[in-house]
Amino acid sequence: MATAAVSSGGISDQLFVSIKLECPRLDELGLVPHVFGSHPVAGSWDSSKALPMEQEEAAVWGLSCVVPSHHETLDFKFLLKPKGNSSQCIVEEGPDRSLVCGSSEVETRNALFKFDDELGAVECKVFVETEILSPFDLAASWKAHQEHLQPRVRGAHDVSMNAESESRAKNGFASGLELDLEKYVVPTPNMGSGVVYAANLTENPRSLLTTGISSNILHNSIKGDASPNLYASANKGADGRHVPPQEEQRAIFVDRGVGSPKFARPTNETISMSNAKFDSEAKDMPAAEGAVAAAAVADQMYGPKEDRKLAIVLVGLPARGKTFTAAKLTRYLRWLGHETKHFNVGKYRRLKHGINQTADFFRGDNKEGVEARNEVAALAMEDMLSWMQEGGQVGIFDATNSTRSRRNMLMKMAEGKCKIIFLETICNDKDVLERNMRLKVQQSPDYAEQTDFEAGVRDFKERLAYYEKVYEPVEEGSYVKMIDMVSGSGGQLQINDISGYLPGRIVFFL
Ligand SMILES: Nc1ncnc2c1ncn2[C@@H]1O[C@H](COP(=O)(O)OP(=O)(O)O)[C@@H](O)[C@H]1O
Ligand SMILES: O=P(O)(O)OC[C@H]1O[C@@](CO)(OP(=O)(O)O)[C@@H](O)[C@@H]1O
Repeated sequence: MATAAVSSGGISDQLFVSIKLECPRLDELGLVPHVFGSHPVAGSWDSSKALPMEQEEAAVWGLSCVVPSHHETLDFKFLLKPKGNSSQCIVEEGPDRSLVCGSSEVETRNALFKFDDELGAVECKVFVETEILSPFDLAASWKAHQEHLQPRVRGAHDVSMNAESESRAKNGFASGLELDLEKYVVPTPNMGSGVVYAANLTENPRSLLTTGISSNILHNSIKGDASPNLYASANKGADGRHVPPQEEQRAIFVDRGVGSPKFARPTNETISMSNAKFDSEAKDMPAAEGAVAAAAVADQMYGPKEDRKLAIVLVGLPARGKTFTAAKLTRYLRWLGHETKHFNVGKYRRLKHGINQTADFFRGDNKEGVEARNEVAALAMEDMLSWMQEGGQVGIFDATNSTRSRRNMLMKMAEGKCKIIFLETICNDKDVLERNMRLKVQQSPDYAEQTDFEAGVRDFKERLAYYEKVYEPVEEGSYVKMIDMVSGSGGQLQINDISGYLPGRIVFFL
């Protein structure tokens, strides 16, 4: 168990806390671990506001957070919720865990969850890493990671800036907190290694999945539930410690390795709303909340409320880098602080229709195939819109969406619910395409059971040819076209009817 004094010095240091839970059974049981606790960011002991941990590996779940050095004692507990059902949960047994101010000591005893049926109990290993960081550690960490060095702050490594802006920021940070978001580099998703297929990391189709565990092992944990171990009382502190009101404290939550910050938004207006800079006069702002602090500014979306929900709808033939781009954009937007999710229609299709569809399934004149594909696309869109209604901000909708009629369907579904921007990826470079196609056959679950690699490539090329026959480039609505961006010949971006703060950032990023 690590212990360190949290000293502030001139610039307020922060405590980076990375919590991991390891248990192979959670995934089997369809359970997602969450953290909830006394801090408002952790839901003020309201289990419905618990923070979901992110699945990092099959059996490992993580959540990272950055708390200012002057944070008060933070008590917390783990709880389990079934996937897609946030109203039920099982809270871990035993006393609260505490993150005490002035110390980075955190309880690492195993987390024990008891069910009241034949499943008995589930025990998870708990790992906690803490590290005191300066405002720049977060930023420098990713840079080190990117250069294949050990990141200084493990788990906070997807924030980076180039050397020029780093030194600029170092000089100006203490007084001005001026970080140039344009200089941040977001890592590319882990693809190409053959280990991770980005589509597999996208949202699980909630409309197609059952929880996988019997409902009687789960409990309703809404306030007032009689079950003693399910709900830690609202104004808690088994030890009587004070639970701070919502406004009292700030913390920055960072989603595991991706570093996506979730902000407990400051209530005072220390952040300039009109540009991506912090008010250098702000006395109230903790001296620095890490490099991610600048992202708080980026979290401001202008315009009418309905415009605050944004759907980025990918368009493009297979093997044009849609999933890759979607994954990268997801990371970027999360890092900026926007609740972002990536919905991959291929994942829905595979779940509903299996992984062994041949090229024939994708023929434009295969009525059943087209209907089946439209059906799963509609399901994914519904899931995305429901998630937005629950508070999600930016949904990235990843499919070929290669015909106008499909896109019309999506636009209709989105009417009055969110704004749509089409993001079309076009690639005409034969060499790039050949490489991409082979990579797809290597990585896509669609070919996982195909033992003859070349036969897989032939099937994929056939699929592609069917798509080409019916493909209609985007000419409607708001769109961004990325043309030959990886061909080495420069590439270009075409933009139509894009306005607003966040769309602007997205275009910049692309
Ligand atoms: N803008 C792009 N144009 C062409 N290929 C790209 C682009 N971006 C990434 N790629 C490459 O395309 C490969 C296939 O990408 P993927 O995202 O699975 O395609 P899609 O989702 O369009 O079927 C990736 O391995 C990546 O290296
Ligand atoms: O229904 P459309 O829009 O074709 O898009 C979804 C399809 O895109 C595909 C096209 O090959 O992409 P993915 O690479 O994401 O798996 C299929 O898996 C998926 O069924």
